[in-house]
Amino acid sequence: MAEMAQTIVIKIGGHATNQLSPEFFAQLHAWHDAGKQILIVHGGGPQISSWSKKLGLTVKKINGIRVTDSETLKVTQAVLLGLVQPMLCQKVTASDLPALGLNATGQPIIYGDYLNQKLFGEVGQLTDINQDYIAAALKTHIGVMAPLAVNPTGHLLNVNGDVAAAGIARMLGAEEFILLTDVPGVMVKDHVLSSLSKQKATHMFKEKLITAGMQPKIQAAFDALQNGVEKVTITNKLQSAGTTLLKSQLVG
Ligand SMILES: Nc1ncnc2c1ncn2[C@@H]1O[C@H](COP(=O)(O)OP(=O)(O)O)[C@@H](O)[C@H]1O
Ligand SMILES: CC(=O)N[C@@H](CCC(=O)OP(=O)(O)O)C(=O)O
Repeated sequence: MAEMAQTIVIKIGGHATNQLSPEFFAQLHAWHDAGKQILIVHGGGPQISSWSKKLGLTVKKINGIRVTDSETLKVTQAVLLGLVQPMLCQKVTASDLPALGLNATGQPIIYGDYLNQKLFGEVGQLTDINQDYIAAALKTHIGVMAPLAVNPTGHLLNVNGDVAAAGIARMLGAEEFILLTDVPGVMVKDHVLSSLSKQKATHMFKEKLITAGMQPKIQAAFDALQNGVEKVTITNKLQSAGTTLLKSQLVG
């Protein structure tokens, strides 16, 4: 793993991309001014679902992962690279920061392989990233990346944004990984958990207290922690503590 010091990876979910506050951009500026490298990995799940429905396609997810047939893959590509990514790049640029859209259509950036083609169709799991390309981009820009991977035969695969971002955070040796979503953290009823141990998460999974899109998020968080990332935050605002998951709290 080529360590890139001082890198912050922020995954922004599809709902959150539409709700970015002035405080969000102020925090990006503060990190940028402090010399941190910033990579945004964006989702767009609600937008993909909405466009799929408009086009008469069936929307199906299993454990928070979209079942992606070849038509849904086209919609995913069009929505992520045609709508969500340009909109985010424009917002970052409008806040006076240098944004660079990173996607799998030119130089491969994320490499993947089928997760389980029979079950999920055109869905990938991350196998590698183009370290040199990303490192060069982050030296000068805030990277804005879509979770689309390329497989060894050059075929595009849809990767869950949380899973992709966690793998990228791990491979970049990021110091911090933030999952910006539409809820203030991991919740039990109306209460936000300030921290979450592996044991507690296992219990919550068993009791079905973690469902839908929160499942890949928590799995992604632990994947990152188990592989070198020190701190993961799940929140809906960068200025709120949300739920913090620490490497030191992996056990217990
Ligand atoms: N225990 C939980 N705490 C918070 N959210 C949960 C929990 N279990 C399931 N969820 C659901 O997970 C959703 C967040 O995942 P998702 O919709 O995929 O967001 P994103 O687009 O940001 O990835 C929440 O809106 C909520 O409906
Ligand atoms: C395979 C898979 O599930 N891919 C996701 C990619 C986008 C995403 O993760 O968007 P959110 O972060 O908004 O959920 C999807 O198609 O919805």
